[in-house]
Amino acid sequence: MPVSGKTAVLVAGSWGTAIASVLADNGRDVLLWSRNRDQVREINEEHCNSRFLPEVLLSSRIRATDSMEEAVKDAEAVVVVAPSSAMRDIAGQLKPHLSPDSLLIHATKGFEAGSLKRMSEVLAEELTSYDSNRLVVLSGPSHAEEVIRQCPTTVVVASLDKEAAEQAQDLLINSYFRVYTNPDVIGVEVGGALKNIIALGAGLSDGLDFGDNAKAALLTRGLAEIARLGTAMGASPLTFAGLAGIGDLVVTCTSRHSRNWRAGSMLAQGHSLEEVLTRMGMVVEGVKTTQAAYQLSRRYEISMPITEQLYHVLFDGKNPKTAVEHLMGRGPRHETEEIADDTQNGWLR
Ligand SMILES: NC(=O)c1ccc[n+]([C@@H]2O[C@H](COP(=O)([O-])OP(=O)(O)OC[C@H]3O[C@@H](n4cnc5c(N)ncnc54)[C@H](O)[C@@H]3O)[C@@H](O)[C@H]2O)c1
Ligand SMILES: O=P(O)(O)OC[C@H](O)CO
Repeated sequence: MPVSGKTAVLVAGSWGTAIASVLADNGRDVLLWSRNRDQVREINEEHCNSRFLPEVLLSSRIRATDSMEEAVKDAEAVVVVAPSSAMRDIAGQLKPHLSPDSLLIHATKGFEAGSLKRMSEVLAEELTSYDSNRLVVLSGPSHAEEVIRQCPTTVVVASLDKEAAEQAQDLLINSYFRVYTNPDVIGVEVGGALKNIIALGAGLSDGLDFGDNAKAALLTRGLAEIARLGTAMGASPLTFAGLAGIGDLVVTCTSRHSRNWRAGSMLAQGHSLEEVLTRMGMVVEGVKTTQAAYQLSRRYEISMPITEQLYHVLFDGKNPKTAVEHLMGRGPRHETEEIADDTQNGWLR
């Protein structure tokens, strides 16, 4: 059954506001939840969200509230667009108000620090009376700054439940926002989270003027790392050839809108990590994700050399040039040796 009634979006950051705009353009009345009263007032009275998407006039179909109950009560669809660090807290606030019949979508790209859980795992743990099989993940190459201008964008919605994925597709799809479905929740979440690590590396590489060859190498070998860890965690390798894999990797490593790329290029200019994060003033998921992926690579015994070097640059003060020397000086390898298996033909077998 298509979703026809009220929709709620939590929270009113860049991506949440852009998703609310897509829903409003699709004729839905949207309640956008924010903990910030000034932001709520600005959205309701001036129809803008000046901190995250300046100079954009929002649809009058979008109304904001700082009451979780008001936002979520009787909503047929709830879209959670929180930073990964806030997901558990927000899920806890959502729990008493969420109807088991609502369609629940999350669009967050990251892991929970410490537990290393995927966002759908965190939601499933907190929302115990919600059928976690019906959870939908939204991901893919999509910068808020372009979606809000109605630039042609393609994304993917993943759910174990085909009907839930199709409901989400129907809810969000329009002439500038094309939505594909995919059953691979793990792959879509892992691809969306891990590309941010490589984007930080791409920003560093560009900031140090390492050139286009280096960036192409980072993207390609980065994708190999993403696919290796993702498949070890249970994802389908095909997902990484899609929108949540290579698609998102390309946009985040090349777009001027990418916060992760910008953070990497600021690090290359010599700013400290703390300084970079303060100056950005928006969530840079790649930093915590580098730590999580480094720990996951050890848990699953997966080789992730780019992630490992970036971890040392971010958290141990390693010089990025030395990190590149270590990457380039690794022993000779066959390009696909880590994914070689019995199905492969030829001399590698
Ligand atoms: N910006 C994009 O273009 C984009 C696109 C796709 C996916 N995403 C993903 O969406 C997620 C959110 O990113 P964003 O770009 O919207 O971030 P943002 O920095 O623009 O906004 C984050 C918002 O979350 C709020 N917040 C933080 N902690 C909170 C808490 N504990 N309770 C309530 N509110 C809290 C902040 O006040 C802020 O309004 C990230 O995982 C990001 O990777 C972003
Ligand atoms: O701006 P970034 O680097 O957080 O990336 C945002 C989106 O994930 C791009 O799809």
